[in-house]
Amino acid sequence: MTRITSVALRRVLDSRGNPTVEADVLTESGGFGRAAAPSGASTGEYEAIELPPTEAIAAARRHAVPRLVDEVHAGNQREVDATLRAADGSENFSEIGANSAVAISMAAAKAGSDVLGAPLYQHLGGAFRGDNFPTPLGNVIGGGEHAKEATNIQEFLAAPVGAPSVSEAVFANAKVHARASEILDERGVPAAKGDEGAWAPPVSDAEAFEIMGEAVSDVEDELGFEIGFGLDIAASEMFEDGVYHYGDETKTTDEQIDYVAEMVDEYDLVYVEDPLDENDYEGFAELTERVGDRTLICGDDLFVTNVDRLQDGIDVGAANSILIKPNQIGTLTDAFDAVELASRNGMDAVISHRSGETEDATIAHLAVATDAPFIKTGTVQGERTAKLNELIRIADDAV
Ligand SMILES: O=C(O)[C@@H](CO)OP(=O)(O)O
Ligand SMILES: [Mg+2]
Repeated sequence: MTRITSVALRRVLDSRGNPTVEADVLTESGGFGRAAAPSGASTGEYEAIELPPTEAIAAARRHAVPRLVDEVHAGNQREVDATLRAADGSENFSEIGANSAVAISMAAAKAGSDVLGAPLYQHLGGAFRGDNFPTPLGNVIGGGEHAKEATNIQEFLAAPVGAPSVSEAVFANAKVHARASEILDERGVPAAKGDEGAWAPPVSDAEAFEIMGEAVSDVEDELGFEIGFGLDIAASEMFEDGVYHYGDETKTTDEQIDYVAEMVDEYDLVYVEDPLDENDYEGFAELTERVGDRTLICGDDLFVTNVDRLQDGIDVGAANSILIKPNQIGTLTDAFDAVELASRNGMDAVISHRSGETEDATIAHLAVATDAPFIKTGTVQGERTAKLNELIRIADDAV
């Protein structure tokens, strides 16, 4: 029933206006799945390779499509993804591109779920998936690689941990985003938006902490449930010549660890992603030892959704959570393997979008399927609301 009968690939636009790969998968009983690859700006050094879309499409048509069509079942995700790996033949999808691979992998999952008549989160999560819903981490203020002339820290993320439902959490983040805009106005600070729709004001990180703290506590008072906040420091992007660069100032590794630990305590941060460089397992371990009992220390560029890098981290106690981005590794199977390894070792897996996105909402299903505590997928803008609105629909459907 789910035997693949065709795989079509094309270039479509992403949210930055760049081309990306979209895949359509059809099965013999008429099942259909469509998915598109996202794309990062602050990419980790160890991510799978994203090829220029035209090249990725040509290579996938040559090597992967003939092995999939009439041979593989879309309902068998491991078979689909093993075929993509075999067709590519490299460690990091440098032959067909992780962009082609992830688009086909996700489109096949959707085609499989279409035939089986189960929603995607149910198809991927199975009958024994948990019944929790992820708290959306909403990007409210940011800079780094996502906006020029803004904060050094890449993302200040609202985290409505006390929200009674997904839908209330989603709307709470939108309110924090709106409140932050009012506070910026009151302070006379003009603010454009960065790639993910967060405000990108020309303020210091210290001022951004203040604004975020105020916005979060105002909305918390209004709505009556707990809203915390967190960060994606994306520290690899700041790390050069052995120190962290904050504009003209620098911090040594020890100073960076002290700074992050202080901020965790001062602002009760619930989540800190990539506080140190992607090669600094030791620094991650030291920070996790210091504050890991009260916040999530999450590895994004550190782990790149890769089980080998995650195992290295587990061995030394670096981080207590991992960010999962399917396109960092190339297939849904690889992403699920990383989630499983994390959870066997008592770590949380947080599902994430990329700064370059499309209307594809697969990650909303992935977060529910894997029982993730958080999903990071922005706050406003169509390519972000596509995931948030899908989450609301899933919550409606699942009750
Ligand atoms: O660093 C990150 O976590 C992501 C998403 O917010 O950014 P990018 O996709 O640019 O790597
Ligand atoms: Mg990150």
